[in-house]
Amino acid sequence: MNILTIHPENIKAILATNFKDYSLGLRYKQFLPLLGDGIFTLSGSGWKHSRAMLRPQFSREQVSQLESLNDHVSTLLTIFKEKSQTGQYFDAQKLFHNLTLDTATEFLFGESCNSLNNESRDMNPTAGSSAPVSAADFADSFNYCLTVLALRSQAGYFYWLFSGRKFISGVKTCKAFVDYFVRRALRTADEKKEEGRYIFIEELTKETRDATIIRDQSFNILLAGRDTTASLLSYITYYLARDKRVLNKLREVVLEEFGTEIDNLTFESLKRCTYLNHVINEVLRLNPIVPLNFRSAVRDTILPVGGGPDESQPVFVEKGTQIVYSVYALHRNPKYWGEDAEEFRPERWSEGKIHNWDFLPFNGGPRICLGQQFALTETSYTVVRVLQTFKDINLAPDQLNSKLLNNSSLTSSVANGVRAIFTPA
Ligand code: HEM
Repeated sequence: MNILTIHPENIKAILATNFKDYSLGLRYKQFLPLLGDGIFTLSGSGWKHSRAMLRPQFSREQVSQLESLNDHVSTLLTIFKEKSQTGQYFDAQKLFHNLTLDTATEFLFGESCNSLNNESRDMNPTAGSSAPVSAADFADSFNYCLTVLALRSQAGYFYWLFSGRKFISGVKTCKAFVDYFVRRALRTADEKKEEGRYIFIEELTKETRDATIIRDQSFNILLAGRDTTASLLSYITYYLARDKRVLNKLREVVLEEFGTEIDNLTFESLKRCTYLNHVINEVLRLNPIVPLNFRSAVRDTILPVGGGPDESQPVFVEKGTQIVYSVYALHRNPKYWGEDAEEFRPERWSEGKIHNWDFLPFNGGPRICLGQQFALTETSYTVVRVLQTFKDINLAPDQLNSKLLNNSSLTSSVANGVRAIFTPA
């Protein structure tokens, strides 16, 4: 049986107050071929262990190092400029995916795959007779595999119907790509490392030398780090291109607070930039990157509201029931967001209303997103640099004149990309 809810009290119960009454249900089996055992698929002690191991990666000290972002974002801006000069609309979303793959591989694996510079570099050069795997191959296979995982997730118990040769071969390509970093980490496991820098994959080699365990754990984090932030950057670009009032206001704020240099850009100064944070929140509200989520009851329990004639009484939840909660619907509910809930209006965030369990782009409770600060820092930094460099963003006319279409796989993204031209300042 399924229960669908968008009530903040119920979501709070599932994710926090009654956390122990729920598991990820069938997710483990549905995602197993691609993700194996990792933070996204495990529950119980396996999940706790994965989370504890990952936490130091996201300490404030690690997340606030912006130097490594600098080079990758500079490369992105150069490509934006060159492509815009041709006068042809190009897909910025695809390039944001390259950016986040480059920054995530550097942050988590200690070496960037630099796909913005060279998408066809062989990332599998020491794998003997197996075929070369480039970042471009990885991206294609990964995108396909995620679509299949989303179908497996929606199919419930019938997840096994969605597999096939292309999926199996895609999984192989994805694993070969991550194996490059695993082999590198194992090769250098006994060497002395740079003090003060925590690299996830290197820490894993201190716990185990089992390549499959290291690969699965690493792959789970790569899944978290690439698509989510790339989608957020794409939605922000889309909304700014469509709403020149907000674009111009944000650009003014950026130039006033940061000028045109990068020296003033720090973790703290980005956090202090209120209007920038409001724009990001508003985009995450209208287009949460994980729009739909599920939990499964591991024992008989209750949801606090939804029962009785006026729906204010608790609801009995039998063990085995799947609870589906739609963050997308919650974020657009006029009860919490007012009659203009469907409108893009960043100013609503300065009206003093407190939002807790009615705003959940990063989930909540013990399984709240570990990468939230990293993602928000990367997003803010990139948006500021884009606005320092370009004074306008124009969408391709067909995209400008039609409604926003979402591509929903495990995460949501702008369907058909964000086709735009950027005008240099
Ligand atoms: C805009 C960007 C991001 C958004 C909107 C986002 C959102 C989320 C959401 C909704 C979840 C909960 C998934 C679930 O339990 O079903 C989650 C979990 C997680 N996220 Fe993020 N995320 C983002 C970026 C990142 C980044 C960049 C990383 C790491 C590099 C990351 C690491 C994680 C991890 C490790 C978890 C699993 C936490 C756990 O189960 O204990 N996220 N994220």
